[in-house]
Amino acid sequence: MLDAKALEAAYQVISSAHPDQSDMPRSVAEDAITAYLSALLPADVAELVERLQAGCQRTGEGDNGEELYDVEGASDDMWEAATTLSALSARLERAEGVMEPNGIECHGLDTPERVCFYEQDFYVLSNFSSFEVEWASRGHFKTSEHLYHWLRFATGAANGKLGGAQPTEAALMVAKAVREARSAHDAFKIAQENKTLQRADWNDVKVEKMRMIIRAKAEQHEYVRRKLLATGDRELVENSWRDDFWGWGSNRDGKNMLGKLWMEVRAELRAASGGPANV
Ligand SMILES: Nc1nc(O)c(N)c(N[C@@H]2O[C@H](COP(=O)(O)O)[C@@H](O)[C@H]2O)n1
Repeated sequence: MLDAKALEAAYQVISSAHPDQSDMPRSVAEDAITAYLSALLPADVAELVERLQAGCQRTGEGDNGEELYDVEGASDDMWEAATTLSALSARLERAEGVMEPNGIECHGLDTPERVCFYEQDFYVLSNFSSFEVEWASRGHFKTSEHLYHWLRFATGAANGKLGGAQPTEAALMVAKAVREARSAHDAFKIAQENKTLQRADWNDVKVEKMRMIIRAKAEQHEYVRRKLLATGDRELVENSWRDDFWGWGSNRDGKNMLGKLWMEVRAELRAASGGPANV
């Protein structure tokens, strides 16, 4: 059986080779990939690697960073397996981020010469996506990211004074700058630069605040609700290689708190519409 990383790599290779299949549900694609690779490979991946190490000498690296083997004497199935495996591992490295010799970090399909951009299908689940959120009597915020960071400075006990329920003047000024920030990225940056002024209990309350924010975002936007429900029972992951609290981080073993909260909200929406509520 393929592990999650190999499966992810296989998924990327095959979906880029077959863009016409991009609407295929992930679980169906994964089953197809597993079946495809089991048919192609003579053994499971671990055994294959062993055979490659024993039977083929690695002779260097191709133009695109793929591993090259001296496969003289290797059987056809081994040759095919080696090619597939090296394509998969090259793709996997790129998904995780490759530091090129010239210092350019490349992710996914990016190369030092090309940057690929376009919103991914479920971009609505990112706090940086452009969906306004209304917050009770406090009015509209440009994105959920603006609101999240605004709450950090505009409410509760601030500046290390746990007893004081009111934010300081300085914290309120940061909150104003966050709110007026012209992009989610700017709001995020202002918050990072002023962390010392955030409410003292922020780490204790931030997950609950985020839960309420994304719930409001889903309630207020039919498109967000539709996309969220369209994920079915699939696991939701904030694919951030730099944040292992809200996302799954660089080793893909982080807390993925944002993904977990979205799965909770999805279950709530399903339960409200009378469907099964599995998280
Ligand atoms: N899309 C996106 N781009 C980034 O650069 C990000 N850091 C994130 N992550 C979001 O950042 C917020 C985390 O803030 P704190 O670490 O709590 O200060 C949170 O909204 C993440 O989802 N996303």
